[in-house]
Amino acid sequence: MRLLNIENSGASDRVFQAVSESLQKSPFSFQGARILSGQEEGAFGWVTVNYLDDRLKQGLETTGALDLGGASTQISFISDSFDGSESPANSVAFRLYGNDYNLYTHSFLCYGKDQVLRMALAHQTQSGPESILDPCFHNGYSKIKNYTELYNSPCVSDRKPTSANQVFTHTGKGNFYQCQEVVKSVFDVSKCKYSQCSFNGIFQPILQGPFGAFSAYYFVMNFLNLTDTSVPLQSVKEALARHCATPWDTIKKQHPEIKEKYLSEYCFSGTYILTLLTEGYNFTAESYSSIKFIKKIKGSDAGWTLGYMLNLTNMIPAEAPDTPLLPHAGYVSVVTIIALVLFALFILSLRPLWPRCSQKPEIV
Ligand SMILES: O=c1[nH]cnc2c1ncn2[C@@H]1O[C@H](COP(=O)(O)OP(=O)(O)O)[C@@H](O)[C@H]1O
Repeated sequence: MRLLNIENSGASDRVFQAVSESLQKSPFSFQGARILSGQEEGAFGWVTVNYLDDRLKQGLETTGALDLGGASTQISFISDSFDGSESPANSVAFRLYGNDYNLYTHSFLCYGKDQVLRMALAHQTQSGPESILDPCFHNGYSKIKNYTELYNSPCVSDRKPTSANQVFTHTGKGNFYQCQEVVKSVFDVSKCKYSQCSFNGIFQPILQGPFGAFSAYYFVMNFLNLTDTSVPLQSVKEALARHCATPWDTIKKQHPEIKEKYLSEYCFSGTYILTLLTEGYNFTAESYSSIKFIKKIKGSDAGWTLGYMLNLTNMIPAEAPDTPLLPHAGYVSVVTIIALVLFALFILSLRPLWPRCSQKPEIV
């Protein structure tokens, strides 16, 4: 919706009108609909992960949140080296259960996996060719694609080649290492006006884990059987290289139940995920193992929605609830003892009324 609003705000308004009309008719107490900012999306994803892990209530060390969508991607974590002063736009302050948090968060619009695929294809079609041999797609994959459709997004629209071609043939060649080079072209690591950056000149403090990676991070790594981060990063890359090198026909035969669009893109998406983590966010072979690819936590989906709801309904208090001096059983025991003592005192207070023991008359 953030992209649609940039590209065509009239269309975005019409979506909201339709959503509002429909929800007003529902039995819910509809409070309105709006586009979530990237900063909110990142921060609420972090709240969800840490709330479900029970880390906030107990004041434990928090987990960073990595969210990958189709259009944008978010990174949010607490770092001891971050107080918000170097880049206030990346700082969100929370007081939850009596603890203060200064969260670092950034949302990269256009860096969701669908938009990055457009950028990678734009990189390969700059001269407006009739066909491209793409290392990020399997050998044997071939589809005719439309230039207008590919460049119909604010993430690439300014790069549309001024060629006469309407279409190009997108052919796969299945080479992970060459794909990594194509994907690297979407990250600009040449400029940074801060003490340190991730990419595109965006400030990022020293990474501090652990991290939970969800949404498309999970869909893709789960399909590739690569969610186990105790496996060395080098072996993960080798496994992905084998997947990319598998011919398209074989892949289709191995997974007849999976949508062809998803199936054809896992080589690209896996390569993007590893490149984003290492070249973009600066995870190393060591810190890679601090990432956990997750879908659900205690049965609830990881994502921004639960965190947003918890915030909206004030379900996470700013202050810690008063902790009782005694556990519940302790209170029950004390009240029982006091009741018994009061009862005994009451009985004793009635002593003057007790009937005296009658002495038997002496028989003379
Ligand atoms: O089973 C799957 N395999 C691969 N990709 C998937 C699967 N299910 C959803 N996706 C993709 O994951 C991405 C993230 O979806 P989400 O709905 O979180 O995107 P958003 O954050 O852009 O709204 C989208 O590109 C969507 O197409």
